[in-house]
Amino acid sequence: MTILRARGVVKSYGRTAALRGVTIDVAEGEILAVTGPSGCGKSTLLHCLAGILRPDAGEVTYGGHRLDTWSERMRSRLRRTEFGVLFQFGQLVAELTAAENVALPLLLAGTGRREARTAAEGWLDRLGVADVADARPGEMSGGQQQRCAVARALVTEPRVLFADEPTGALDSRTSEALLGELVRLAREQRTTVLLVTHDVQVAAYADREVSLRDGVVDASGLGLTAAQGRHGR
Ligand SMILES: Nc1ncnc2c1ncn2[C@@H]1O[C@H](COP(=O)(O)OP(=O)(O)OP(=O)(O)O)[C@@H](O)[C@H]1O
Repeated sequence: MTILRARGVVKSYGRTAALRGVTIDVAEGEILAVTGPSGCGKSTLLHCLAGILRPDAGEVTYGGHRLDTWSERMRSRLRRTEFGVLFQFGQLVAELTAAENVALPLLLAGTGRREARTAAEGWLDRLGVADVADARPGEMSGGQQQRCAVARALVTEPRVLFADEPTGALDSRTSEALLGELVRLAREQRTTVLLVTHDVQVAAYADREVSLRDGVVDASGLGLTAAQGRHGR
């Protein structure tokens, strides 16, 4: 079943055309890599699909609903309740501890303090970083910070996780370990994952790969091999 769909999505920033008519379907539960060279529009597509940006033309549907016509208030509510987001730099709140950071999305969604704290500790444990629960981001390694960011993105058990170069700031060994965990947890929960990356090693963790070039889907077949690697279903 298709959970997310972009149809002829166009988006420009002033005179820069970032997306020039992108059509893709994302199936429920799939891990889809969006790849392509720097500046081809990957992040812009992710932002349009996540309801962060509104396309200039075309349609974005989530579960059959036209997301692009919703108000910012409704889209932001959807992001809080159904979506998880993960960026290259975890964007943890510097003043909060790891456990407080992970609990934050639950508190915003109205979960009680104690329950949120317990869930946060559980997720830190699943990501192998329970020992830094009371540390602040400045006291953690880059890998630990990104594991906390993954815990924070998954704590609400989102239906879709949007990950933009999630391991871009990590060395290759740390990155492999983290991606392995991320994919395992996503599969366990049947979370759909949209993984934006320019790195073929990262794309190899996906079930399928869609390549962009100059704001359109690259139909040349280039880059279609990486996702057929050993990490697929
Ligand atoms: N906020 C912005 N204002 C102006 N131009 C932008 C903005 N964001 C992106 N662009 C431009 O839109 C185009 C697509 O950018 P986008 O970030 O979507 O590409 P990308 O494939 O994710 O790149 P990268 O891999 O380098 O992150 C680029 O030409 C970029 O310079």
